[in-house]
Amino acid sequence: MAMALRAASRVLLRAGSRLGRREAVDGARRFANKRVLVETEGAAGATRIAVMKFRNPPVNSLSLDFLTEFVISLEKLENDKSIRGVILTSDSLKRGNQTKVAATEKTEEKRATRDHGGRLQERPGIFSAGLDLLEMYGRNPAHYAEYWKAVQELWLRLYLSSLTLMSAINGASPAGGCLLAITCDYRIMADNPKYTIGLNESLLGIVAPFWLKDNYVNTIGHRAAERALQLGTLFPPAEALKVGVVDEVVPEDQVHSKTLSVMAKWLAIPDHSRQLTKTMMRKATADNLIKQREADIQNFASFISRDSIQKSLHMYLEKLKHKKG
Ligand SMILES: CCCCCCCCCCCC/C=C/CC(=O)SCCNC(=O)CCNC(=O)[C@H](O)C(C)(C)COP(=O)(O)OP(=O)(O)OC[C@H]1O[C@@H](n2cnc3c(N)ncnc32)[C@H](O)[C@@H]1OP(=O)(O)O
Repeated sequence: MAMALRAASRVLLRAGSRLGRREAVDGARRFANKRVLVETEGAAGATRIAVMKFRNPPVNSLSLDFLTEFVISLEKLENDKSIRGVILTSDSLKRGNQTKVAATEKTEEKRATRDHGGRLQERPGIFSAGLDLLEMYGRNPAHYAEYWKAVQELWLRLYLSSLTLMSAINGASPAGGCLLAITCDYRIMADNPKYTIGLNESLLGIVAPFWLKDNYVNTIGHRAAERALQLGTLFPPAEALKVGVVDEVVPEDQVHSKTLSVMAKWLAIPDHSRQLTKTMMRKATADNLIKQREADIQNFASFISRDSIQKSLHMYLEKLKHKKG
């Protein structure tokens, strides 16, 4: 397993440097590639935590490039012995063909956008819109296989990470967005009813993979997962808290500070005992995928290539495109 992960990571690292994606390195305190910004907090020499900010406009979808850059960044953090905790969150996004409100405007208007008539529109934030639908639609089986391998890799890396992982969910988090969150050890969500979280695959005419289903069952229990998966339920914050998809809901402007304070409590636990406990709880679920990774890739590639599935994805994409009109 460790060897397989190391080999896959070497491939990703080579791909990353070939593409020259690293844009800026500022000592050990901040590094970035195009789609993931990593900032570290804490004094040099002391335990530090890192904040991984997604910035893949328009909706932080998990494109192949994003997945590659994400795994490279996570690997760098895993290899940095001073880092013990990582927070996953979304950087602010500019969306669609709307223009960003000028920075000089009132603070409460900064996160809004203007429509074509120049009216201010409050747009919900986005943690991540999940897997990139354009990676799963209209491509060839070899592409689907490559994409799915990268999705598996991301999930395995996060689910088995020895770091303490927390998600600060500052926006909508459907499907693959929820995947990112539920691999974490703790989830804090902004109290904004416009934000929803859950595995909505069934609404798209597709099916969550068994390992994501297992992760969901481990998080919210079998009966709740069975119902939520069939209905494709996207929970607003209060319901997400009730069912256990998230651990805490806090006012939007407190998500970051609250996550930092919860992280401090987790980091007070000795690493070796916490890590062994985490492995004990998660290994069987991860092993289930590891022992059949190749078969899972083939299943995905043939499932997603089906005419009926491509048709469902086409209809869903059209629905997204026309919902504004
Ligand atoms: C029986 C045998 C079984 C064998 C099983 C084998 C295994 C099979 C496994 C298959 C599993 C596949 C798993 C998939 C998991 C996923 O993650 S699927 C993706 C699910 N995501 C969504 O449903 C989210 C869709 N998006 C939204 O709901 C909204 O966009 C939003 C709430 C995130 C944001 O809304 P808003 O701010 O209003 O922006 P929009 O105008 O909607 O979007 C802007 C722009 O982005 C495009 N877009 C949105 N989401 C995605 C996405 N996920 N991927 C790619 N692109 C996306 C959207 O179309 C708009 O594009 P245009 O500006 O119109 O061009």
